[in-house]
Amino acid sequence: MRVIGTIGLPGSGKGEAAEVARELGVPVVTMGDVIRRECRDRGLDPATHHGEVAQALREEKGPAAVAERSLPLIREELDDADAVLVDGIRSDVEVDAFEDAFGERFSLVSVEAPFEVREERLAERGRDKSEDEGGESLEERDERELGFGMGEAMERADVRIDNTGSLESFRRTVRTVLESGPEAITR
Ligand SMILES: Nc1ncnc2c1ncn2[C@@H]1O[C@H](COP(=O)(O)OP(=O)(O)OP(=O)(O)O)[C@@H](O)[C@H]1O
Repeated sequence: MRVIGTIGLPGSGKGEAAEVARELGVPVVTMGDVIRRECRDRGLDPATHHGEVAQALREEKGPAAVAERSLPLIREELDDADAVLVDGIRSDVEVDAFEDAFGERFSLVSVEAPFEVREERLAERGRDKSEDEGGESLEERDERELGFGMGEAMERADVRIDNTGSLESFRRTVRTVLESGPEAITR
């Protein structure tokens, strides 16, 4: 049994990694699912209250609140699956929560690509899906994420995947990590 967490700045490729997991039948638990569940528990619509509830949760229950609430969802998946991918880790406090819960069975994979590459891919994704990035620039998003402690968390990764090459080679590397464990690729 293993729990693989992904971490990375916006546009680095976490969504693609989650997609590869789903294709392999590896369940994906996203921090977004936790927040959506919390919105419903509070009788609020996730579509309009997502950001506010995420912030309220952290303020009320501490910085690891979202990670802690994802634990039962992960354990539920582990009843039927050998591996689970956790998408959306944001801080070193959250990494602590997963390490406390799963010990050696948890590993952290950092997905990395330079700013310009991420900027170009996000612009492309926006065009494809007519998606609005909320009016926030990539610099601002990076700063916000790093403000949560993402830089410190990324430094603790067991493995780094450099996503500057082709999408196919990135997907291949992710498949290897999911099928054989992060130790299967060199650091
Ligand atoms: N190696 C690659 N080559 C080309 N396109 C890529 C590559 N990796 C990812 N992409 C594309 O770049 C865009 C951003 O990737 P993705 O959505 O996986 O990032 P993310 O880390 O989930 O970002 P966010 O945190 O903003 O959701 C997507 O459209 C994805 O298909």
